Amino acid sequence: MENIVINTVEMHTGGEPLRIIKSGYPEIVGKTILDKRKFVKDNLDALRKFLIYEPRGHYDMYGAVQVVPDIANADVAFLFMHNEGYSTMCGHAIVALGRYCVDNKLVPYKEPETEINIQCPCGLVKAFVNCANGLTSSVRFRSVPSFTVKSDIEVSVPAYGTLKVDLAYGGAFYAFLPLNDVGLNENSPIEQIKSAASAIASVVKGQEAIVHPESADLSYLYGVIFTDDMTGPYFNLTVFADAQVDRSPCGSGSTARVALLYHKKLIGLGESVEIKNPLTNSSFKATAVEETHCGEYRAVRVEICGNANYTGTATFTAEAQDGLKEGFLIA
Ligand SMILES: O=C([O-])C1=[NH+]CCC1
Repeated sequence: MENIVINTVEMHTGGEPLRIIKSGYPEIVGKTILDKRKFVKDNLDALRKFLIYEPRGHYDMYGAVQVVPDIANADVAFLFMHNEGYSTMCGHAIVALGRYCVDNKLVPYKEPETEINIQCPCGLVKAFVNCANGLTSSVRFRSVPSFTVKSDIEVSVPAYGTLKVDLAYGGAFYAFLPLNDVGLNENSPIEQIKSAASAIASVVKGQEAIVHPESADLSYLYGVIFTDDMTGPYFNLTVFADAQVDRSPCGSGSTARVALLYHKKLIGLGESVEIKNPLTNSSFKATAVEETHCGEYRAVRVEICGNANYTGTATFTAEAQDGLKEGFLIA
């Protein structure tokens, strides 16, 4: 660890951080991006902790590292990391990476929009970066086919009673339910919101088979999204990984939310909704674009549009005598 020098570019999307590794990471090998995701998990996880954990990061830090794409029509590829491991999709990261890739000339700059095909563990995501006068601004992306697995699933959660959740996929699987169904609201202490999410996630994981038609590596519940009363104004309060709280409306969660709204006929093709995060008031515009399929699921292609900003750059190192050089987390 002590010979590590990692340079990063720091951004945020709607308040959710993204630590983009610009240089200093060892080579990440693997035939496919899911193999690469397994490689970093098995061989380089100390570096995830070094960057995500304190004192360099914090409990809710999020990161991305570039890898070589393994599909022909991808311009770039990224792995995503958080306080528990490596995710399959991250929409807030795509919004930030869209600007990062254009600004760092990973793709040719083109006005009024630069298109970037970004390979993620869940598949290919097509991003469009708003470009004018040599500058980048908002980013919209079209995610992988998204679908509702099941709605109105009855779960019995200790301390919260019998609840109903909806299960949907937007590059990652989420369980959705109104925040006030657990007797909380957006002003409740965040620890109470996190505790409720963890209790619900534990029951859903034990009760429901989470299976993606394409890969076992995608088949797991990534988080719980607390919502408005489902009729709008729409908000997502996402608790994911190890009780990490998304400060943005959650791009993959908003994608899954639109799949759910489409399934419930609360939104039609071509229609958009604004989805906010009630803690930061940041928002994404989410649009149901076209119907598609994923395995046996009727799916929808969703477009998310948002804004990311740079917050700085960093060079992270460790000294041999530092007893905490590998990082730590205080929850
Ligand atoms: O935007 C996104 O999809 C996410 N942000 C953090 C967890 C997933």
